[in-house]
Amino acid sequence: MTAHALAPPFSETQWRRIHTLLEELDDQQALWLSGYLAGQNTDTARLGQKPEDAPALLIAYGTETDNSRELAERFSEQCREAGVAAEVQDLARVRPRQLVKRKHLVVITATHGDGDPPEPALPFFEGLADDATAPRLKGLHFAVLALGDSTYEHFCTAGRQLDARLEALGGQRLLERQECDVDFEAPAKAWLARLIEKLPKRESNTAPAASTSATKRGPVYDKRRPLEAEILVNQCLTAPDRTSPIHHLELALEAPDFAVAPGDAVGVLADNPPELIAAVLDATGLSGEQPVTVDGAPQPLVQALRQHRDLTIPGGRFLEYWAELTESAALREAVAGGTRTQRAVLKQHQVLDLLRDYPARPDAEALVASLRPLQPRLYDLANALSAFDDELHLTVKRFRYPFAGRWETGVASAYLLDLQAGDSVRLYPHRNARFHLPDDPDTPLVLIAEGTGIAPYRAFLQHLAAAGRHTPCWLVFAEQRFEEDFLYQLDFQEARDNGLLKRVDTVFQAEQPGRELADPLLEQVDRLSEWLERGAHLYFCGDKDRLAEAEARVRDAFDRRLGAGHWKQLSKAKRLHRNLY
Ligand SMILES: Cc1cc2nc3c(=O)[nH]c(=O)nc-3n(C[C@H](O)[C@H](O)[C@H](O)COP(=O)(O)O)c2cc1C
Repeated sequence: MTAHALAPPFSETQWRRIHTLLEELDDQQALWLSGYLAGQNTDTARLGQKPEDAPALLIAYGTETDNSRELAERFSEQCREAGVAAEVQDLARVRPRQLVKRKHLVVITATHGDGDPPEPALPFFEGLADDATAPRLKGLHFAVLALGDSTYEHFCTAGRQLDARLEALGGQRLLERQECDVDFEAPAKAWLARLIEKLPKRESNTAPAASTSATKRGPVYDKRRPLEAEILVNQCLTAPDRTSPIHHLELALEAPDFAVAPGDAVGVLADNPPELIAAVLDATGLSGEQPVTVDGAPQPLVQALRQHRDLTIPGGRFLEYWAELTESAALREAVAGGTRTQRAVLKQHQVLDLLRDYPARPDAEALVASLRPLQPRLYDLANALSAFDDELHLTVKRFRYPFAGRWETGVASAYLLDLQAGDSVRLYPHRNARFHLPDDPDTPLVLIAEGTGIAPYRAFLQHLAAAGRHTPCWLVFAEQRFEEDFLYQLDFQEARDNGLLKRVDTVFQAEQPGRELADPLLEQVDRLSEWLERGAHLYFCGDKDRLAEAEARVRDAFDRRLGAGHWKQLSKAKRLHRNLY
């Protein structure tokens, strides 16, 4: 296969590497790669496009779990049909200064963390917030669609902040901001339909330009069109009597167009547990056979409860519905009191608690309409398709959380852990663009993980070994006990034997009380500095709080040694990669 003769927008080294790779690929691999790039990267369609050709409307999205991206892409398609020239971009790739050239901007952004912007979009938000660098946006007409979840205290904060900031910088609002809860489809659709009327159409005698969103074709699999994959293996990796055991799952992959790279994840569409569905039917006196409709699709109530509705977190709409139906003074008071009092009730009650504490006989359709949609859950892939192209491997820990004085189990982890060989699971690929391997195969990697955070590193090492790379890697891993909890120990031993893993440092906290994940790195600051001087990239994966703490300790030690601001420089140079949950 040869590359065609467009003037390439790459450095000579990059272009040479691309050539080398293309020559290595067989037809199937080349086809896969072209589909992958087309499906994933909106910027690829604009290769060779000069800035002055940029269409008037920029539809920019900030996302972690793809809802905003999907809305942005569907909106771009609508714009094309309506004769509005539009381009879609991930905010992760937009620099605030680029907005100066734009006349029209539509931002669709989620809020994540604890009221934070989506992690990939953070540099954009920070750049815009900084008075020293933010551009004046006098000529810009903008509108913001904010996605969020009203059970979080900081509802839609990222969208709100962005909306206010664009105005403060001189932009003019095309339409009032729309805030959407987890059932965002209908309000988003209505708002976008109003917005499109306010956007400039092309002259009627000019030919409708093709949409510049390269994702027009759309990914082959997504949360609306998941792949059904069969479970081949479901094996406990830790002591089975641990409160939160960790399993290794292998799934059959019979879809060559399932586009995932090392560092990517899959979104799993889990079913609610049968006993919870039975308890909901029992408490409401409804029959699972009763017909209902979900997003226009008719189905029996039991299917809607199993696959489509969140039976754990009630949400404001359900609370309102239940207060009306039961005529309960306490619930009505909570609803009337606004978000704060509602949140106080939701902190103490899951759906089943409300059904039992305030019994009533609901209408099946109304019940389904009031419950929140069941959200997919992301799991990092633990294998590289370049090493095993017909399997997907997942590392799943039983998730338990305290709730109103008792312990609850996470729906998706319980579902996955209970699956048997021969069962099937619905899933779709999820790209973690900021958690991929660096382009240069010689770049050293420091891989820091706690628990299941080790999964993507297994994928990295498999990929590097399959590609015959000699990338120096250093693994730092924390778990409970050496004998039982050294996840994938044999794989990492193999990577040690084949020379990829230069160092392995472990912390087994049940056996080394007080020792933390960051300690091996702090004890080897010289070595770490040396790796960083050689251009190492650092990866952090696992529990958000523990990894954030580990990073803070390493950052402080590093800045103390080299001077304040060095860690920030690493981040700016995109040498810090975080995958926290
Ligand atoms: C880990 C996590 C944290 C979240 N934090 C917030 C939050 O603080 N405020 C909020 O309004 N929504 C929050 N959300 C909800 C998301 O904004 C919402 O699910 C949105 O539809 C996701 O859009 P995306 O798929 O484009 O990322 C959070 C979701 C997740 C998974």
